[in-house]
Amino acid sequence: MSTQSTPSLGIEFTTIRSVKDALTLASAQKYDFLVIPIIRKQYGTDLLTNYGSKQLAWPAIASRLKGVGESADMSTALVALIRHVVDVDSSNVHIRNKATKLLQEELAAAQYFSVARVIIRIRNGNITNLTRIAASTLNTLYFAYWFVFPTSAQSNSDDDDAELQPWLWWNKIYKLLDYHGKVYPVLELSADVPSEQAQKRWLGEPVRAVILPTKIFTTNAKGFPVLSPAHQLFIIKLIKLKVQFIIKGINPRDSTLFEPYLQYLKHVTRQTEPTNRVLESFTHGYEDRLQVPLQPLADNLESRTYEIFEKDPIKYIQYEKAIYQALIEKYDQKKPVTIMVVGAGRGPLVNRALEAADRAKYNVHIYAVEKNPMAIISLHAQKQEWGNRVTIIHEDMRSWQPVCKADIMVSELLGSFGDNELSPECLDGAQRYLKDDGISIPYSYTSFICPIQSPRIFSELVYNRDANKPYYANFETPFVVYLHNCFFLAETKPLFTFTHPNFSNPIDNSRFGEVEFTIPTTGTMHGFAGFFDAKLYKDISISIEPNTHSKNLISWFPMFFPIREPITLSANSTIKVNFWRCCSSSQVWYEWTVVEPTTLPIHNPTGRSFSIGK
Ligand SMILES: C[S@@+](CC[C@H](N)C(=O)[O-])C[C@H]1O[C@@H](n2cnc3c(N)ncnc32)[C@H](O)[C@@H]1O
Repeated sequence: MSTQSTPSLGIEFTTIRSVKDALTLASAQKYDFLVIPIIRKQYGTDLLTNYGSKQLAWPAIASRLKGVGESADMSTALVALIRHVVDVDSSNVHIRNKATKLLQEELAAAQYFSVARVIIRIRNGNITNLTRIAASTLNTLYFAYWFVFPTSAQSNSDDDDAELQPWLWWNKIYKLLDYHGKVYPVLELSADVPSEQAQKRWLGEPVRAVILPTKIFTTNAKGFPVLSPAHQLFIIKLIKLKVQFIIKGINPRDSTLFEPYLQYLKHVTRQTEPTNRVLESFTHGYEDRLQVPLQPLADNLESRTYEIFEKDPIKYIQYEKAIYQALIEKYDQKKPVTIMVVGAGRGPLVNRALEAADRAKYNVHIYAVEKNPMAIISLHAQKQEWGNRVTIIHEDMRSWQPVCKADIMVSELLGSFGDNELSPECLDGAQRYLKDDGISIPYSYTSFICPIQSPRIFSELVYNRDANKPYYANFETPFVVYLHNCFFLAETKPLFTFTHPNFSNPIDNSRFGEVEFTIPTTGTMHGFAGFFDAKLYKDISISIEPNTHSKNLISWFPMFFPIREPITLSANSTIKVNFWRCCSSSQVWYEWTVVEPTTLPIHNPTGRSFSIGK
């Protein structure tokens, strides 16, 4: 069982002579890394005169950093605070050019001393030159960029705007750097805790570290530094994103000051221990990891995949409840009832149907229909236990010709988006042998969508491309993903519903839906989260839709439908989305696009990047 380990902790010093001594001090005090400027002073404020033809004072830098590049440990323990930042975006061409040269030298010095990370403080949105310089180094210099933002800009505007501004600066930098994987935001907290919305927006970003100035701590009754309860709650959420912490403002000459902050963060980390261990054991390590959806119809599942399904603590309970309730409400206890479990896998639903029948004291005969030849072996292994009450059928449910009809047809052919594992197509093919008054469990399922901000996933899509596929392929593929580092931009809305049995003639499983969302607060959309809610019998259901999520249902992670271009949406704007479910004789696929507030290309036309085989 995983537990949250204490976050990596750093310390920021601006006035220290020997970096090596400071590193030794930080490490002796059990701090993992040190944030320190490579150069001691920035060139003066009277820039034109002071910059002159100056270069960095290399001999001074070399003596200050003496011994620093010696070991790999030392480089990872050092974060270089970059000084020459503001003037690279000056409107004065001379200042801009000189500042650019100094910044480039400072970055070169960081590279020379093999630091793994550089920190750049951002104080306004005038940052395109700065970002261009960073862009030009991303593929040649090794270090990662940590851009530091205040949680509230110093401005005369209203609070909402002051909180939004720093995020807008970050949003601009990240877009300009094309969501590069070596670029992260770092938050510097102040005495004011960000509003709920601002916190959520930042929690949707790949925040790497949080700077805690000592001045925002208060002292508790025992004399130790603590943060306000509101700060603490925000920090607990950030720890779940695995951020690192940096304490800023400790006097390096007083070694008694170091330990209390470390103890405080350990204490807060203990409060982030997962409360739901079941959920944690299924999700740990899957956070924001993209998985290609299963296609159990076209491919045969492996035994260990069934094994994972079968560990679900709630799914089978709900099915058993539904079968039990259907038996006692609809059928005569004196007459035998025929139940067909179509897509039986290794047999867990067969077992649940038997248990429901035993509890209700009904005489049932069960047909276990499965097309996967290996799962059939597992079914036969249980035959002795089941006896004559179960008949095993190795057939595709769509083409099987049974000798009798079913009273109850039980199936679980659902994907994260409900219909995406082709439950509609399979059940339409099987309903021939459902009695006219027979029932299907489930009898209905609906997919849901929600626009989300998920830059970390977007970055994965940009940089983890299959070189043999066209550039757009990743952005036209729905993925299964345990969403973690993301921000839901609106309420989820229903999209497509399927009901069974389906007596329409002809049956048409293609669908079109236009859905409109109002975005309460500014954010950038990178795609849609997808969910399902399935009704098994009457109001007995299984759902992964956030508003109705069945507690501890862990078999399905959400779906993610990317978009090709991120769209920054301002508060109260409207977004209009079109989604299609398309069907041919051999495939089913989704197409989607955004039509408001901007128009995107139709994603995945003709299923060119992703389709599901029938
Ligand atoms: C998601 S698994 C569920 C297995 C099992 N019922 C459970 O709940 O653990 C779906 C099963 O349906 C089977 N299946 C899918 N389409 C089928 C078809 N057309 N005919 C027969 N079996 C099918 C798959 O091989 C797989 O074993």
